[in-house]
Parts: sequence; structure tokens; C-alpha cells
Amino acid sequence: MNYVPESVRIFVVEDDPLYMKLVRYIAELNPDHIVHSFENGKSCLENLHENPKIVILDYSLPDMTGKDILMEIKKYNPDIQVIVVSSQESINTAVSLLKHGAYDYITKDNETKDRLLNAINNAKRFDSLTSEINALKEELNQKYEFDNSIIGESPAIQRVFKMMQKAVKTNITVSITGETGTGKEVVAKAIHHNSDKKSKPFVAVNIAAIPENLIESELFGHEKGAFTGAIARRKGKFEEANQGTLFLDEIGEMDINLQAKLLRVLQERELTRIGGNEVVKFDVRVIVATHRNLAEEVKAGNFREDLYYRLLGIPIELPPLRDRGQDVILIAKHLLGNFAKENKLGNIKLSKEAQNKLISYPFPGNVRELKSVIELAAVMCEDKLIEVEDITFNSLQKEGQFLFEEMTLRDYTFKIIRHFLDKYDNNVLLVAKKLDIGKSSIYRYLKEMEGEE
Ligand SMILES: Nc1ncnc2c1ncn2[C@@H]1O[C@H](COP(=O)(O)OP(=O)(O)OP(=O)(O)O)[C@@H](O)[C@H]1O
Repeated sequence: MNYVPESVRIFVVEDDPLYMKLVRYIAELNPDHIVHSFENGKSCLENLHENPKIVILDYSLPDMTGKDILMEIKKYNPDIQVIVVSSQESINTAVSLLKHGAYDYITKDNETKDRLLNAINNAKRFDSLTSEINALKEELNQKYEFDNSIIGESPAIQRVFKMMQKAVKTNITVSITGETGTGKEVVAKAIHHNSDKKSKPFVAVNIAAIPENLIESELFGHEKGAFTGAIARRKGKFEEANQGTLFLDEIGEMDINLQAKLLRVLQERELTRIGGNEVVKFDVRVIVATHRNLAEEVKAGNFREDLYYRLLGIPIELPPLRDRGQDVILIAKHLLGNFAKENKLGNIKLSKEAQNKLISYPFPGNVRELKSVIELAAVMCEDKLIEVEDITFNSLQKEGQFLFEEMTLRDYTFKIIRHFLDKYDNNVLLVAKKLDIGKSSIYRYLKEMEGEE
């Protein structure tokens, strides 16, 4: 591909004819620069509609102060980069101008030429990075439009869309529950990218993935020397997400002691970093997700009741894929299309039999599992058609899938009881309640099971 340089319009505002000549000469060293000269602030401001990318501005002009012109330019278009050139070297002036949005401040001396050249190049790079970031943000927002990111027409998913519509209109907490791979993170991102916080950061933290002793500093930050290894001050995720959205995934895994601190921070909307005294205020929309039933966790004493109510906000329950009917096929086709496009595989189709096989499988790993099944099938199939034998399920043994096995009812009963006992830490009372059978029946089955082992 040939590189076509883009022309860049630069305004030079300078009342000293000699200096104007010098600055013009520097700016015109690059033939892609289109340079316009102005002798005073007013004429520069009157011509801003010509869309300069950069304004090189003399600080002391006859009609207006450099600061006033800077502020007018920024008001007109904050993306114009202003490089101020001044004959006085005053730190205070420089700091004040930079605070008001100047890109750089350069003094008139022997080094002006090199520094100005550098400043122009850096401002151009800054401008193209900013445009690139804006374009990417726009692309992300489009990617996370509800219809583009969450495929499905089933009543179960329509209920989710309805809740999401409510969630984007406010900034209250959202709690998302659903089995692994149902799309909890996709929903959280889609809410962020459709809310008025979309131009601010979306920061995700997976509580289960961080060692327990590091979570506090990860969330709230630490000061230098707060603990061994804290070699510098570090902002936490709450501060990183300021004005945007903080997604706390697997919130059910949070240690009960830390839950107390999280509750306090959420209530007060301020935090102190570990080892520090400074109170830091923040403005963050919190979205939490868990595959656990938090209400049960509260009952079992693993999750604080007050935090549970604080986080509940708008509750969104993501249905497992097996409850979404024909959505399985819609999602499969969507994932297949994406995969084929990314890997230049052409237009691959799903045979009717393959579709039936997908529909009748319970997908314990939900959409994530469907994705890997489809991607493997797309690679394995012949003649751009996925047949029934191209679909293979390798999911881990999970609830639901056991129905595929040939077993007696008695063996099934054993399996169910064993599964529940594992799930609820051998709490026989709780399992009896869950299965709606007497606890003596459980003991009886256990005894029989032992006898068989
Ligand atoms: N309705 C959907 N349509 C299309 N793709 C989806 C849908 N739901 C989920 N996905 C895709 O499925 C994968 C798993 O989604 P995600 O990571 O959001 O699940 P999760 O519920 O957060 O999982 P976990 O609980 O394991 O963190 C992702 O690749 C996501 O893009």
C-alpha cells in the first residue's frame, strides 16, 4: 500500500515580522504543511473555520493575551493543538497555559528551531493518536450495540434486553447472574457502551483471578511503602475507572472481610489507598457479576447481607443457553460468520442435522462452549458445509449433561445426591432442603453408595 501523506494546516500567530519569518520557515520544512500567517489574535480567531490542526501562538500579541486566544481556540475546537511561543521564560505562565490546554510552551532562544520542530511533530502524532482512539471508541460502541453483541430472539433473552434498556438510562448498580459462559461480561460491556459513560473507561476486575492478599490493593490502590513490594504509589481500579464503569466479575468469591471495606467505599463514594491518609473521591458506575446464587450465599453466611442489598441494584439474570431455544442456532450462525471472516474461510453453512444436534445438546459451558464447538467444526468440515459428524462435544462433566449417559434411575439418584453434596460442602440439611427429600433418605442413599464402592 502506498503511503499518501495527509496535508496539515498550521496557523502561525506572530506580530514580529522577523520571528514570523523564522517560524514559517520551520513549519514549512515539511512540504505537507499548509501554513497561514496572522499578525494578531483576532484575525486568527476569525479564521478558525479553516480547521487548523496546529496553532503556533506568540504569547505577547498587541490585541489579546496569549491565554485569552488559547482559551478561545480551545472553546472553538478542543482538538486544535496550540503551541505557545514566548520571549519570557516563566514557569508560572507555562504551567497556567498547559493547564488551560496548550500542547507545549517554548521560549524564544537559540534552541527554538529544534524544539518547535519537535513540538510540531509530537502534536501531529498526538492528534493522529487521538483520532485513532476516537475511531476505535466509536467502533467499540458499535460493536457493543445490543443487537451486535448479544444475539438472540428468545423470550428469555428479550427479558434481558429489557432490563439492559433500563440499566443504560441510569447509573445505579447492576448485578448480573448466570452460569459460566452465558455472556455476563458481554452484557456488562454493552451496558457501559450504551450509557452516557461510554467515552470513559470500562475497567474489569475478576475477583477470583487475583490472589486474595492483593485484591484490596488492586481495587483501592496503595501508597509507596504500604507493604513489602509497594515500591511506588499505585492507583486502584476504582480510581482507574473514575467517571466510567467498574465491572467486578465473580463478586461472590470476595473474602468476607474485604466485603466490609467494599461496602463502606461504595456507601461513602470515597476511599483511602492502603497505607495512605488521603481521601480520594470517585464517581464510578459499578456492575457486578457472579455465577453463584448470592441470596443463597447470604443464607450460608458467605456473603454480607448489607453488601448484597447494596449491590443488587438492577438484577439481570442471564438464562443458560439451553433455555434459549432457537437462539442456539442464531448464535451459532453468528459465531460461524465471525470466525469464517476472521480466518478467510468463505461462506460456511450448517446442515439441518448439525443444527438439530446443536439444539438437543444442553451446553453446560453455554455460549463459550458453543463458540469452541462451532470453531472446531468450521475447521474440520469439508466443502464449506458443517455436517453432524463435524460437531463434537468435549465439555467437562457438568450438571445437565449426565442425561446423555445410559444409567438406571437409582444410579442417577446417587449421582444427583453426590453432585449436590459436593456443591454444598456436604451440608446434608441444605441438600435435603434443595432436593426436597428427608435428610434420612440422604443418609440411606449414602450408606447404599458406600456399600457399592
Ligand atoms: N448472546 C450472545 N451472542 C453472541 N455471543 C455471545 C453471546 N453471549 C456470550 N457470547 C460470547 O460468549 C463468550 C463468553 O461470554 P462472557 O465471557 O461474557 O461469559 P461470562 O458469563 O462472563 O463467563 P464467566 O462466568 O466464565 O466469566 C464470549 O466470547 C462472548 O462474546
